[in-house]
Amino acid sequence: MPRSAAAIDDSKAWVRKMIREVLVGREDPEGLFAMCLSVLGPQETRSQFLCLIRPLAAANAELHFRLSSIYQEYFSKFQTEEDELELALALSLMEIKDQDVLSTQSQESRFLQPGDEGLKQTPPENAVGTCAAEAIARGVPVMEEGGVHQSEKGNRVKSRRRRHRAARQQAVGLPSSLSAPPPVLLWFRRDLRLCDNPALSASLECGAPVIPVFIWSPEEEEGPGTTLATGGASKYWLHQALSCLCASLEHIGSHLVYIKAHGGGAGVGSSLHSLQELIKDTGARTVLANALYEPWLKARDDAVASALQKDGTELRMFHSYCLRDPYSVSTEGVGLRGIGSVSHFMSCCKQNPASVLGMALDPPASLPAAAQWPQGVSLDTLGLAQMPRRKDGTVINWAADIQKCWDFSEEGAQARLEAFLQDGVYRYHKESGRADAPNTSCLSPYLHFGQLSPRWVLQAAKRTCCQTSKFQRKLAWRDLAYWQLTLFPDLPWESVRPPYKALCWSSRRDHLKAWQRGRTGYPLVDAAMRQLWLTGWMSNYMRHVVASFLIAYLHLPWQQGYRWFQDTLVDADVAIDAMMWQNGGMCGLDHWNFVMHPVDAAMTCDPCGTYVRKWCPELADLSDEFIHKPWKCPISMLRRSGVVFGQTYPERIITDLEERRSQSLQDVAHVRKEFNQYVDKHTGCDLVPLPPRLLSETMGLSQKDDCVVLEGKQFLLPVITRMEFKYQQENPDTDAAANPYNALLKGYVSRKRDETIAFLNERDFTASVMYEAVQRKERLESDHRRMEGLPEPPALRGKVRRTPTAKDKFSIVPGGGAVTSFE
Ligand SMILES: Cc1cc2nc3c(=O)[nH]c(=O)nc-3n(C[C@H](O)[C@H](O)[C@H](O)COP(=O)(O)OP(=O)(O)OC[C@H]3O[C@@H](n4cnc5c(N)ncnc54)[C@H](O)[C@@H]3O)c2cc1C
Repeated sequence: MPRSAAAIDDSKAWVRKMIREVLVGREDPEGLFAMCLSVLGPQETRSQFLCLIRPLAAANAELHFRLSSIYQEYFSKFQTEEDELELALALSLMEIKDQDVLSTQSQESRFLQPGDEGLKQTPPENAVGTCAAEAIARGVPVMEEGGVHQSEKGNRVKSRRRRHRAARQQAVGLPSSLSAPPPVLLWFRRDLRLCDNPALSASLECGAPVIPVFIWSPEEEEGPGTTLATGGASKYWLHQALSCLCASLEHIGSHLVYIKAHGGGAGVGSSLHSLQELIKDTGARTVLANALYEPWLKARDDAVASALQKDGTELRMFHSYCLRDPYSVSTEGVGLRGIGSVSHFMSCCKQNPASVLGMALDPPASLPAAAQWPQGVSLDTLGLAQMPRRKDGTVINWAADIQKCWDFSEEGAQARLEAFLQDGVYRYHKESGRADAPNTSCLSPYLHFGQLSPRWVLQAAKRTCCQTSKFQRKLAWRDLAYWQLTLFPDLPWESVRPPYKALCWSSRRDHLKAWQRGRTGYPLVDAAMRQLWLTGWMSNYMRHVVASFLIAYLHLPWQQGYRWFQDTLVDADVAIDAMMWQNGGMCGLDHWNFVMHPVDAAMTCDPCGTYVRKWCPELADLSDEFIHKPWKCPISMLRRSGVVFGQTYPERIITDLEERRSQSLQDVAHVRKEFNQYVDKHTGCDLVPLPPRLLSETMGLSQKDDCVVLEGKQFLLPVITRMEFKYQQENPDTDAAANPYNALLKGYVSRKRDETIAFLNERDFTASVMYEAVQRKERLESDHRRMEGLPEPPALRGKVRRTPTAKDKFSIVPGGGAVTSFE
């Protein structure tokens, strides 16, 4: 019975849907053709199939070719002479249409067509301008107006004719000399985005189908020491980000293949093995990826590149994870003085510029899909977001709040950036330390997983009309961390300054647990640790507060803090986390010249207690005066606020803050004395063994750079050292409070100033408010300078000084004197 026009339309719509399934790899071309036959019937298929697949000629020529071949092969079996004529007619009609498509396409695109060796490809509309810019940057001949060289256009038409001739030959049983180009593998790692992705853009220029893959190999991520590279929260983020990336790829006609690495020997999954299998399955000859800079991942990638090269496959790496490739940073012309500070790093980058940053790349509008997709596993099989189960079988969804707080997609990242640049950035310069207001960008997890490129963020920040230099400097901090990791590959587990390995750390597990769970009895610390646990994030200022508390007051080793952060932060980043914890733990290249007080720090970041009330709701009814120090609150008031220590809110786990700070200082003085070969006799600065990567540079510089110290055969590098430590070593019995270089940051209100304000309040309200405002501004500026590593303004006479005058012997900076040689 003849079918109605509506039924035929429905069937055609269904076939189009199936074509999309083939494009994303969920159906294969043979399956599609078989389904067409059964849905449309042989006659309808014969007359309609070529029309239905015609749009593919432009979008995915290889798949189009494949489907045409299947069609020809099938109907050639039933050919009469008349049929053959009809087929020839259908093919030549198709050729004419294809040439039309080609001529339009040549106006739009200068990409290779799959199947046309050496020619340009499918038209990702947005990528056109970008690729032209890239071509200019790389010295590729620029295309004529209209996008295609005439000779190329001619070649393309010829090539297309060749292909159709081959198809006809195939249809009448003659051998075909034409083979489709092998696909390229696009190896996604921490670059889970479509925007400004150099490897992705380069894959489009290969003129072949692209197979995006993600290989999960946790052992390789981990490296040689205890890095905890992918803790629970970041694995959860990764799971969500991969799912979002896969959806974005499907939107542009592609798909993400998940592979769980295996076959590396001794039960260790290896990316190389997985790639080799993928290459065998797909016939790919090129693998493209964006570089990672952890030394062990770079070594892995180098090994993969040479092994693949032996098999005739090229691994091409692109730079985009940092603004500056850390392996290209040189200290030449700057020297080593001040190494570890962001200012020194920026001087090195300025003095030795690398390749031009270039403009950010637009996302592609489409990605040529493979005709056949390799076998992957489901995202769940990677086991990134597995939740533990209780004995009764119910799931413990510890990530429920993380899920509520974040949008894990690339669009979410872009939206967050936009929102920050329209609002928070205006307060960032002065008020980024506030914990109670969204004044920072919250972009760290997106930058970590490469859902935003730093170049994209930097260029967006530069376009805003307000002052963004402080924010831009943060991106330099990020690069600095990666540079330090390349210099000291054991940064995540080994103290950089040798004497500090011998510090006498506490082993109180109950203290560690209380800190981790946000149950120390110090509301500011507890609020931050609970925010971390629930949302996977806390602000930079709060990270300093909790790190100071762990190290200077609980005397717990910095590695414990690093590991907890790695497990709980959604932005856990081996390089940044290790650099910051080493600095906080007093043993990094640039140890902090400040210690945060667990109560007074609140005056800057949470003056009204809003932050503490949010994360410690059991304290919400306390007045502003006591919210940060409930132990000072009168019992009657505590009762009214429903606070019972040890029941509703924990007792303080330590109470002798001053004593503990003094003890910490004395410990440092002790190890510096014991290992005095690592203390420069002239400057009093700590000495650090020169990392091998800097040694060769220094050998070249040694004639001019008086910074390096030679001890026996070991080269030692003087590094920035807290003046408080230098003084303490010469005066070992001094209390922390009596040390003239006391590094404690008290927030903006000290006890003395409380009294002054109270006194002035009685006399003159206006004066007190003005006084308070001026003092607050001074304090904030000074705090900022310290945290940013900027020099302090000259100190006033008669006050406690942390920055000495030129006459002060502790003012001698690393490398300030002559070369010292220890025999
Ligand atoms: C003890 C400690 C541990 C830390 N661990 C991490 C970590 O594992 N991962 C991480 O991304 N950051 C870490 N930081 C740095 C910083 O706290 C976070 O990058 C920042 O809080 C993220 O919030 P944001 O995106 O709003 O930052 P913004 O202030 O808006 O800064 C923008 C971006 O600059 C980078 N950045 C900011 N501060 C630093 C810094 N000090 N060092 C290097 N890069 C920086 C981040 O990529 C950040 O997203 C740590 C800081 C401390 C004190």
